[in-house]
Amino acid sequence: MTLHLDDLRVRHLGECHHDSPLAEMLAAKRTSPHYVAEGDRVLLEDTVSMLAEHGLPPDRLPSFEAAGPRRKIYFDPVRVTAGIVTCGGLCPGLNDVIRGLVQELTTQYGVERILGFRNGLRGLTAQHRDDTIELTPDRVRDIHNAGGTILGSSRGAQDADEMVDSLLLRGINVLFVIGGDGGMNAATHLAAAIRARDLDIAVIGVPKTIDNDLPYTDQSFGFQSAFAQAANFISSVSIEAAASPDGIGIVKLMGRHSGFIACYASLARNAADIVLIPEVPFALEGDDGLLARVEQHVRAKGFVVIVVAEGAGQDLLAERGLLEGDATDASGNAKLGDIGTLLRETLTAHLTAAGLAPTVRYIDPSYAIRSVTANAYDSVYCLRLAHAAVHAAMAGRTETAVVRWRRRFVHVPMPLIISKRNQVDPDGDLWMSVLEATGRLVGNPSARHPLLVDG
Ligand SMILES: Nc1ncnc2c1ncn2[C@@H]1O[C@H](COP(=O)(O)OP(=O)(O)O)[C@@H](O)[C@H]1O
Ligand SMILES: O=P(O)(O)OC[C@H]1O[C@](O)(COP(=O)(O)O)[C@@H](O)[C@@H]1O
Ligand SMILES: [Mg+2]
Repeated sequence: MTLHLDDLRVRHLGECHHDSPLAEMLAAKRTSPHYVAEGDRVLLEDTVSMLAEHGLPPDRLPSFEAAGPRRKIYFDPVRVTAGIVTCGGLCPGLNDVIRGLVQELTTQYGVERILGFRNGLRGLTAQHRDDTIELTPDRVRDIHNAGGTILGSSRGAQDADEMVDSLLLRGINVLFVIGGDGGMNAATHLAAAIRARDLDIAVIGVPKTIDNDLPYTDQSFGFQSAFAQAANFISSVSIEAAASPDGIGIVKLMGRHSGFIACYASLARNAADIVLIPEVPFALEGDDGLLARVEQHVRAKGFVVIVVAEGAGQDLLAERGLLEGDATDASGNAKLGDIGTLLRETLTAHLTAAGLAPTVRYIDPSYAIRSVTANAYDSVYCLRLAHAAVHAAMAGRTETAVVRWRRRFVHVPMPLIISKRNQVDPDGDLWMSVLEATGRLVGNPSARHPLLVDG
């Protein structure tokens, strides 16, 4: 899909008439290599060939509005009541974002009332809307020292109009939704319901996902902390596998439809022999199949380390009747079959039948990779996203997500951020790095699984 400048424009609640408390500091600011001034824009694409293809003057090229403080703002800060909600699966840095929002709203803008809705969007239903947490700088001072979210989170559907009623009843003017694709979808519906009732409430999204499956953001916050933790399990399993005769080490990592965690964690340790992700199908049987390749590896090297994303090989589970049909969770996300156990069982059987005596070490760290605290890099990232989110809200942007795009902080219209899924491109340079690292680059690129082609 080719995007045009108009597709990238964000919605405003109206004209900005109030002086920002930051106006004086901003007065002399101009665009530089390190700052994008208010009114300037950040290009969607970044190669000469992609830009040339448009044949447009620079100011007509597809570009995002720069995030950051404005000299004039829409809301009078003393009249603002802000709401914060965290939704979906946990992600390192959620508490950092909450803390950053509260600190920025209070110290820079003087907002006096901030409410945290509990347990995700469930907290915005009629039944739970009164059970909020008053968020103050004191309350959030130390929350970044713990993983998870002090507000709680949940999956499951809510009615958009009922949530709008909650915002009205609690006097919320700006709502910050920290969520993944589901949360951004819900926030988009919520913003549409607000618009349909012509209400003056801003909805700002802060995209969250350890899977890194949201588009138009370089990498989502918490992703780095999660894959760093995942990498530790790869080290453990490779030590175990290397110390066992005919050792097989398998680590299954989260990643429902996108294999970014598996790729990055594997590259971080450079110890994996085989990486399996949802985006690249593979066969078990046959000369190029996984079983044969693992056997070759074990015979040649003595052990093998396999990193598998939980969403990989779902077709193989379906063929074997090991999937629950079209099962979904409360939010409508696909319920996955257990590829790790299938690998463990089929590899054990195959290698035993081939006369080897495999020792299989299988680790499924599951929630252990996403419940950790944010590392220092992610903490900085979360804080800066929080700053951008507060500036966007105070300037009356709505139905807008704040993201980092090509290292700049920008505003992305929410409908765009839910328009597609970010996945590892089998033709992209990340997957090429994985193939290089696992020594599988040479071969027939059209093979069903390039990892399993002779290299
Ligand atoms: N398509 C959708 N429309 C409206 N709400 C949605 C949609 N998808 C998910 N939601 C809601 O958003 C919340 C978070 O979604 P979920 O998929 O669980 O997590 P995440 O935000 O991490 O992707 C849930 O309460 C869910 O019901
Ligand atoms: O928390 P649950 O419902 O067990 O879900 C686990 C899923 O959550 C994730 O960690 C992230 O999913 P979301 O970004 O949709 O929250 C996936 O990697 C994993 O499949
Ligand atoms: Mg999701």
